[in-house]
Amino acid sequence: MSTTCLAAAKRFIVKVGSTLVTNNGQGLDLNAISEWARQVAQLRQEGKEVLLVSSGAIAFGMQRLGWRQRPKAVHELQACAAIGQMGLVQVYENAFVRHGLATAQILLTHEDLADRKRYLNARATLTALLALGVVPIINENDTVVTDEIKFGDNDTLGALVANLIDADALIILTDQQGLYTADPRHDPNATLVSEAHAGDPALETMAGGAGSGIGKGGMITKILAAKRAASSGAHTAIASGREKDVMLRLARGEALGTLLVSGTPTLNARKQWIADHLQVSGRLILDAGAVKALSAGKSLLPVGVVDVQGEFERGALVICLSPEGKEIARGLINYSSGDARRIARHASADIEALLGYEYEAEIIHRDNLMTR
Ligand SMILES: Nc1ncnc2c1ncn2[C@@H]1O[C@H](COP(=O)(O)OP(=O)(O)O)[C@@H](O)[C@H]1O
Ligand SMILES: N[C@@H](CCC(=O)OP(=O)(O)O)C(=O)O
Repeated sequence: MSTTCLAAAKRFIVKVGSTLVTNNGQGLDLNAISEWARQVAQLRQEGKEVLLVSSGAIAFGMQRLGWRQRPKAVHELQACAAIGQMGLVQVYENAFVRHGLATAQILLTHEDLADRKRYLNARATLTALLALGVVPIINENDTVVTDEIKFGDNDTLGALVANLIDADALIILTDQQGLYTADPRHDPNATLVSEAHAGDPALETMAGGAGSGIGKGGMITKILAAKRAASSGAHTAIASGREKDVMLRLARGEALGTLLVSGTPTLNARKQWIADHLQVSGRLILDAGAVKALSAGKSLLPVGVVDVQGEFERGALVICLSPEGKEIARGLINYSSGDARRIARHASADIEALLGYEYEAEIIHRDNLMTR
């Protein structure tokens, strides 16, 4: 299994931890960053898409300020991150420009990805950047968050981005060869786990708590990130960022480090997110023909909607019910409740005449529909 599942991947999230980026806190590791840029450029030439999630802002900020110890006060950590982020993105931009690639800075919080509009905006921006051939360099927006900065959680951010843009693989590069049966810093008998199922609870007991001291997440956040990435069908590899050609070799399907295979069937990330995050705002009662169309994986057209219940805006989550009142699906509706009432039972060709405008022919597009 291991040799094929990453070889088939087209869209990769590569997360690099602080320990690596700053060469154990000694300052930004320019050689390592230029090596990764070379590999990303090569992957792009092979037709693969790569987004980088890079830590290192705090560690680099500390260095710029001449601080030897990671500060405890959150506002000092935030100041450090803001200072360090400048140098971090500068180095990435310089490294990628040598390969004729542009980079884009994306700063996100976990909350951004839990908010419907911001989620869709982040998704649209990242998708547009990929289409433009740009390499997004993503980090947490440390200025406005406090929880993540305390826990150092770019592993989770990597997984959330994998969910966000339906990535096929999450590659977590760190200072170890992969996941060991116990923390190799403390247990000399620990052995490398080469492959496991993401989400296997046994993995969580292998991960020691704190990380290297420079990074904060340690192995547990990587294991939990793999579980989260797997929920949208992405496989995760945890490997050493110092290994020669690590990204290229993983992308060719070489068994390197630890592969955590996603067992869940690929579930469109947006659908996953719809199921997890949104409050239901209204109900649509469908006719039998529409129920059949939805069961066959088609979009919902206004002609199949016989009644619209509740008050909601365009983009709201609504439940679709059969004539007998059974939930068939839920999804993000393209029209507000008022507009939906006006176009219900009508052919899509009439939408513009009825409303004076048309967003889409479908009242709910199949990409935004989750059938039960
Ligand atoms: N079972 C394990 N296998 C490998 N590393 C582990 C394990 N448990 C804890 N660790 C620790 O996790 C560290 C990597 O996490 P961290 O320092 O946060 O790195 P990064 O900055 O790359 O996120 C390793 O250096 C190691 O000490
Ligand atoms: N946003 C933070 C990342 C936090 C962190 O330490 O993450 P990691 O090294 O991946 O465990 C930074 O850039 O310093």
